Amino acid sequence: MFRRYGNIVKEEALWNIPVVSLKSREDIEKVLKYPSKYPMRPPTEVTAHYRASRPDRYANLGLVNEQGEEWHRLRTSLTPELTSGRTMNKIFPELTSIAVDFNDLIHHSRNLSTGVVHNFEELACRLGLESSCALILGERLGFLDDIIGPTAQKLADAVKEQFCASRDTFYSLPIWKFVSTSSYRQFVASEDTIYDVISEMVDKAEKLEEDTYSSDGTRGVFLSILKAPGVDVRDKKAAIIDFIAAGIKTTVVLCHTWLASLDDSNFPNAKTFMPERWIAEDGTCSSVNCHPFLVVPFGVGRRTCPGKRFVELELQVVLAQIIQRFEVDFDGELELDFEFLLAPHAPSNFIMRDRLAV
Ligand code: HEM
Repeated sequence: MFRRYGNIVKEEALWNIPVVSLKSREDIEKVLKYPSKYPMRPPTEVTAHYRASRPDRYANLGLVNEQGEEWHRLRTSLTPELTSGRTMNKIFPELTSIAVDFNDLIHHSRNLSTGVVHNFEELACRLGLESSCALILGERLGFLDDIIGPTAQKLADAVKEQFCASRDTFYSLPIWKFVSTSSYRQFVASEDTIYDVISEMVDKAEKLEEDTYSSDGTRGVFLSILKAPGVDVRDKKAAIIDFIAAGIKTTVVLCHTWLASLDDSNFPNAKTFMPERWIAEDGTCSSVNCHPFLVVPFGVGRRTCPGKRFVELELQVVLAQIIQRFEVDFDGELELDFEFLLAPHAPSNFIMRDRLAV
């Protein structure tokens, strides 16, 4: 498309909605730097459609899908504790123990003679759920146990199904807005399952005395959501659902940062695997050669991912422990697919050999 039409391409999508695609670094930077009080990120249509039909459960579309002043109100009332340094300090010991359990799970899941762990993303997804629930609910739900408990299994299946149903409805004609298709029914069933689990937890917590929870400090994010002043209980439940599901799973302007990052004019030898490009001469992490508006896995600006700080901490803790314990290799070629999100072509098989003590 860019080869044929140049660096800025305008298409008309369904219902004549204009979609502008950008590929040049300068254009992407201009869009991402544009100041906006209420940045707009188009909602996931299926979530917006279903939630609007259930005012008994949802007072609005929720933090991820709302726009304008309503988004701003939810963002300022429900995310400060989640993004604070104090929360990162409190969650650190729990994260360390989650990383130990994740490594044990890798150890048990691999083929004893070859060290191959088939379908590594399934384990990674369980890690994401365990850590997000520990952060948001202040509870370990057991996603990393050899035998997963019924509530955790229900939640894990529902989050996976919700992601697939959101992707399938996104890529199909939106007839599900008029007739209930199988993807739409699958979406509704998974959203309802997640809602029921979270709703029960919130209702139970609201009946308990405050200090029952506040002593150990790990429930800080959960309590801050429960106690958020002037926020409807429906908003609190929806925020918890979004935090848990968002951690695992957009006139529209698409910034093709992936394509721009594969362009030699932005990164020398862009298609070559060169982790050292991110390391400065003094051995520290370097941002000198990194264009800050091309490498944006968590977005930028006011609407940036509120889980960023937590995920960056989690990656350090978990990766450090994996590298201490295993020699990591990959079985085959790592291929990426654009499946709603950029994801490894599943199943990806990692080879995890015990690191020999020196
Ligand atoms: C590897 C992990 C993650 C990645 C790569 C990621 C990436 C992103 C991106 C790109 C956005 C859109 C930002 C924008 O529009 O500028 C976003 C939004 C969001 N993320 Fe994450 N995220 C991750 C994990 C998490 C976790 C663990 C949580 C919850 C604890 C979370 C909660 C959210 C929420 C609630 C939003 C919507 C924010 C808003 O619209 O105000 N994410 N994320």
